[in-house]
Amino acid sequence: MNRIAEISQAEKTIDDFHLGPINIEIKPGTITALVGNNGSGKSTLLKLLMNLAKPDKGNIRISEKLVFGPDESWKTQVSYQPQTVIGWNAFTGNTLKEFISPLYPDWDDSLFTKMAKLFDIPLNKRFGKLSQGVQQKLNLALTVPRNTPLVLLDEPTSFMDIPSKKHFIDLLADWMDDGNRAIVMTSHQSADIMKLADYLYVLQGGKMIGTYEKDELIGSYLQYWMKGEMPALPIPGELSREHQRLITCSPEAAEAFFQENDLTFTSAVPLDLEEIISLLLTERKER
Ligand SMILES: Nc1ncnc2c1ncn2[C@@H]1O[C@H](COP(=O)(O)OP(=O)(O)OP(=O)(O)O)[C@@H](O)[C@H]1O
Repeated sequence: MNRIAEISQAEKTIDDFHLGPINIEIKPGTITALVGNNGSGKSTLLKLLMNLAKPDKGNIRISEKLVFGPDESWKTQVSYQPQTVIGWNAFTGNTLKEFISPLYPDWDDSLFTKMAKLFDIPLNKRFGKLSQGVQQKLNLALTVPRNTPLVLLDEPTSFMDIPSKKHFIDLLADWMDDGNRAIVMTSHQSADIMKLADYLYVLQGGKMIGTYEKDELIGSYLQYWMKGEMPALPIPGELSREHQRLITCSPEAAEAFFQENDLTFTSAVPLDLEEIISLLLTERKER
C-alpha cells in the first residue's frame, strides 16, 4: 500500500454550495496544503475525510477503508484538529489529555509535554478560559502526539504569535522525519505553506482548479524587468505587465520569444508563493 488516504470523485452539496468532483491521493512522507479563498470548501474536504460530512457521490478511503463503511478501524489512523472544538470548555488540558491519550495506541506523552512547555500552555486551566491562540496550541498539543499516520490540520497557526508559528513549523518538520506520516492542512499562511508543503491543492468555489508540486509551481512563474520598449505582442504565458515588469508562467517559451524578437531584460526573479497563489485564484476568476 503506498497511500494513506484517497478521495475519488467526491461531491457534496450544502445548500447552494457545491464541492467537487474532488480527487486527491495522500502518500506517506508528504505534506499537502489545501489552498483557496474563504468558503472554497477546504474545511468541508477535511470533514469529508473524517466522515463528519457524508459525500453525495464518490469514495473516501483512509488506510484503504471506506470512511463511511462498517469497518471503523481507520479512526485510529488519523488525527484531526478542527478550527473550533465543541465540548472542551469545562475541562483542563490535563483532563483532556486523560480522555484522549488512551484512544491512541502510539500516543507520545513526551511530545505532549514538550509542546505544552514550548507553547507555555497552562494545563491546569480550563480550556474555555484560555485565549484563542493558547486554545489553538493546546488543540495541537492534543493532536500531533496521537502519532497517527495521517494528521489533518485546519488552519493550525491562524491565531498563533510569530515565534510560536516558527516553533510549530520546526516541530512539524521534525515530526515528519519518520517518513511514514502524512499531513493534510488548510492554510491562508503562505509562509507556513512555503516552509512545510510538498503539494498544493488549489480550490475555488468548491472546484479543484489545480494540483501542484510546490517547487515546480514556484519554478514555473518568473517576473522579468524588461529593458527598453515593452513587446507589443503578449509574451508566451503572460499573466501581467506593469511598467517594465512582465510576469509569465512559461519562462522557457518567454525567453525564446525574447531572443527571437531581440528583446532584453535586466533581471528575472521568481515570484513568491503568495503572489503565485493570488495569480492562480484571480486568473480563474477572470476567465
Ligand atoms: N454546516 C454548514 N451549513 C451550511 N453551510 C455550510 C456548512 N458548512 C459549510 N458550509 C458552506 O460550505 C462552503 C464551504 O465552507 P468551508 O468552511 O469548507 O470553506 P473554507 O474554504 O474552509 O473557508 P475558510 O477559508 O473561510 O475557512 C461555504 O459556503 C459554507 O457556507
